[in-house]
Amino acid sequence: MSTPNYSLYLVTDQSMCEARGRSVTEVVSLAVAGGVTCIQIREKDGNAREFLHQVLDVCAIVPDDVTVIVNDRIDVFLAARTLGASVDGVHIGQEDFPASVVRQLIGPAAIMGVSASTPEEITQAESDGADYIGIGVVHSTDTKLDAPSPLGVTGTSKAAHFASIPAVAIGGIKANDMSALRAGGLSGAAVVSAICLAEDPTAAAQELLQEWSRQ
Ligand SMILES: Cc1ncc(COP(=O)(O)OP(=O)(O)O)c(N)n1
Ligand SMILES: Cc1nc(C(=O)O)sc1CCOP(=O)(O)O
Ligand SMILES: [Mg+2]
Repeated sequence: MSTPNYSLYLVTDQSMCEARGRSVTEVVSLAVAGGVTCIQIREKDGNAREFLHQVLDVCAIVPDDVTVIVNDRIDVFLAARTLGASVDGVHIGQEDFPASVVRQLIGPAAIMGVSASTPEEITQAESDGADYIGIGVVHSTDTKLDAPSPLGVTGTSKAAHFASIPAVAIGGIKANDMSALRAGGLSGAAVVSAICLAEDPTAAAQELLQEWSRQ
């Protein structure tokens, strides 16, 4: 596993991909061509076996220098690893299994991302062994029904400064937020609809990355 780069972090959504007539794997492939550096497979509806196959399919087409993370499902991560997939870690939130338990289940080398937006959550995530935190939402979003209140770019950057591990922003992020998030101390920006719903996921990823790199 190469050192993770969270700069442009795609979180997948099968129904959005299908709304554009594509599979998750097709969108991942197009987004990787546009420069996505990290991919989280997030599937709230399918069964465990479908989710496992989605993870295996994505791992099979993603280059080694792109990090692959499984949302929520520790069992799916462990099953994919057992089958030899090059899956790198998991992302869990405040209502998922406790991070300290997840760290023991996945071992010391796997990546563990934890959603944490308050100083208390960030301190706890770090002491539980998180490798990075996800902070959100930056802007309101229709993608996550139970999303918390928006922090804005300024609030997100403030929260990121509490962290001594990399912080990834999420929620309603578009290309015009990227440069301010980077300047605000974020290590990356995670997007769902900006790529999964894009007419051209490669061009969308390229634009997001270009804005991230803008001085
Ligand atoms: C990078 C990143 N940050 C935050 C989240 C949200 O995780 P969680 O709070 O567990 O919510 P669900 O995604 O499980 O609905 C994330 N997935 N990725
Ligand atoms: C999966 C997820 N988690 C969030 C959080 O704040 O924890 S917001 C979110 C969805 C982000 O989707 P979009 O880029 O389409 O707004
Ligand atoms: Mg979760």
